[in-house]
Amino acid sequence: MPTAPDPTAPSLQVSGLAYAYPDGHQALFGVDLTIARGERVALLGPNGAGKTTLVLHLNGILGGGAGTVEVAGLPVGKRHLAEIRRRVGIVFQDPDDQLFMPTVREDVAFGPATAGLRGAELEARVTRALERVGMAEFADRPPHHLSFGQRRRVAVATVLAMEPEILVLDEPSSNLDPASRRELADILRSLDVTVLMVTHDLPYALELCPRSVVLSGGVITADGTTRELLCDERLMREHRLELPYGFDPRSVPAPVAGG
Ligand SMILES: Nc1ncnc2c1ncn2[C@@H]1O[C@H](COP(=O)(O)OP(=O)(O)OP(=O)(O)O)[C@@H](O)[C@H]1O
Repeated sequence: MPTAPDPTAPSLQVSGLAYAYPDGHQALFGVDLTIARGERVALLGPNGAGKTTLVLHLNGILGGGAGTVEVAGLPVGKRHLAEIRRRVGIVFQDPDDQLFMPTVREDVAFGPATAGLRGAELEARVTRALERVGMAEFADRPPHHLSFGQRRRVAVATVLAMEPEILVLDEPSSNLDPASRRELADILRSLDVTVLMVTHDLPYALELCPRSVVLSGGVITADGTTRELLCDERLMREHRLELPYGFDPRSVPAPVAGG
């Protein structure tokens, strides 16, 4: 039986998370991070900062270090792994890592069907997820016949079909042309779900996420409004964060939660 999420608990609560890989390399040194329900947060930081290591702890792919991770009140660990994987929807950078069925519809149905959904309920779930990403008309197409941007949207739909507590996106804007990039931003803004987005695309973080967190050397070194952080020249320099030439973060309207 799935455990009901605790509506009073934050979507994500990471406390004192430390982790060393089996070869002894310490990647995280006591990370604390709380994300409230409905927030959109960007996770920023230079290469090798520990962002992927942190994300892989959110649904229990990695574990065994110190500290705790809770998703809507449920501790991430072996005991609740199936429920945790339903609650934490990770959209990987390469959509081909998550699309493997003959049609888009079957790919989106795979997760909920594995969780036991059947018949009209399953169909409705798939249709709703595809509509939310504007891909309903592609339901019967093979995923490998779609463009990269379309495949990324389907990958988002496969995760939304699980009705996750938190949507985690790894570099969602990578390899998208400007129109697809904007369309995906519109889709993400329209979703009524907590979002954690790992990105090196700082303008995209500013456009989408009211809040950003900087992870550097396995610790969180800054946590504030995205605009505030991107305007902090010293912080940016110290953590190898660079805005595109000529980009002024003050020129973009600050994003607001839920819009
Ligand atoms: N399987 C592994 N075994 C040992 N060390 C690893 C392993 N995977 C990652 N690391 C190391 O852990 C540190 C954090 O890596 P991680 O991939 O989490 O960084 P990241 O912030 O996601 O980087 P990027 O922006 O380049 O994707 C790095 O020093 C990396 O070399």
